[in-house]
Amino acid sequence: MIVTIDGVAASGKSSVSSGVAQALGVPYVSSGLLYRAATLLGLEADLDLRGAPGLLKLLGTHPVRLEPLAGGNRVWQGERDLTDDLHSTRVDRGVSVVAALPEVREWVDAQLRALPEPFVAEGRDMGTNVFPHAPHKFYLTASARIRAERRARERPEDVPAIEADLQRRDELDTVQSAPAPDALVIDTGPLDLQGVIDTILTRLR
Ligand SMILES: Nc1ncnc2c1ncn2[C@@H]1O[C@H](COP(=O)(O)OP(=O)(O)O)[C@@H](O)[C@H]1O
Ligand SMILES: Nc1ccn([C@@H]2O[C@H](COP(=O)(O)OP(=O)(O)O)[C@@H](O)[C@H]2O)c(=O)n1
Repeated sequence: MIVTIDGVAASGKSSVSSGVAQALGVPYVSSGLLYRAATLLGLEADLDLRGAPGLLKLLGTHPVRLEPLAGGNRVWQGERDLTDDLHSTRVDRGVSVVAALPEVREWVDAQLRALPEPFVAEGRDMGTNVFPHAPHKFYLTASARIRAERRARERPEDVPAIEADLQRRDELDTVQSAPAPDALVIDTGPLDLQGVIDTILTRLR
């Protein structure tokens, strides 16, 4: 059984997915971390992030592995744990360019589809493209200001700068971010984290 939780940047996908997954006793899968890992490695290798061949060669010679756990996902490249380096402002700013490359999307999708069920999968296109047959789909939204205020607790920049970056990323991610027609859309603005998790669990039960 697969539950998909998609949504715009900083709408609560990973926190909510983690809470839902823990309540269900299954792992959750954060697809965005794979896009972030490809971006980080491209930046570190000084590659042009718009160039798929260079990135794919790098990912082929230095394979990246997602470790899905209920409490939090980790991403490995060999023995190196990349996880703590994936949420920098530098990666935030480059990731949508990398995620627009069809070859990189195929690389991510193949890894996700190889994972053993059951799990909760979160990202942008889990319910539309990657797992269209999932029986339970959710889509999280909130205003850019609310999302920026939440993310400001995790980043050094101020709220207006974060809000501008989120809006820019929303725009670049538009193509892959449409909600599945059969997803329940949840405006998380008026809800706290537990409120969103409970809304989803109620629907699942
Ligand atoms: N409903 C909510 N109310 C308050 N804070 C929230 C809510 N959902 C998420 N958050 C907080 O917002 C931040 C971004 O959430 P996160 O799960 O990282 O979002 P995403 O995975 O969509 O980027 C985190 O600090 C998280 O704790
Ligand atoms: N399924 C997905 C997941 C992420 N992404 C891309 O990866 C980026 C980072 O995703 P994320 O979920 O880690 O980002 P946040 O929403 O947590 O800020 C997004 O801005 C998209 O460009 C995507 O295209 N498709």
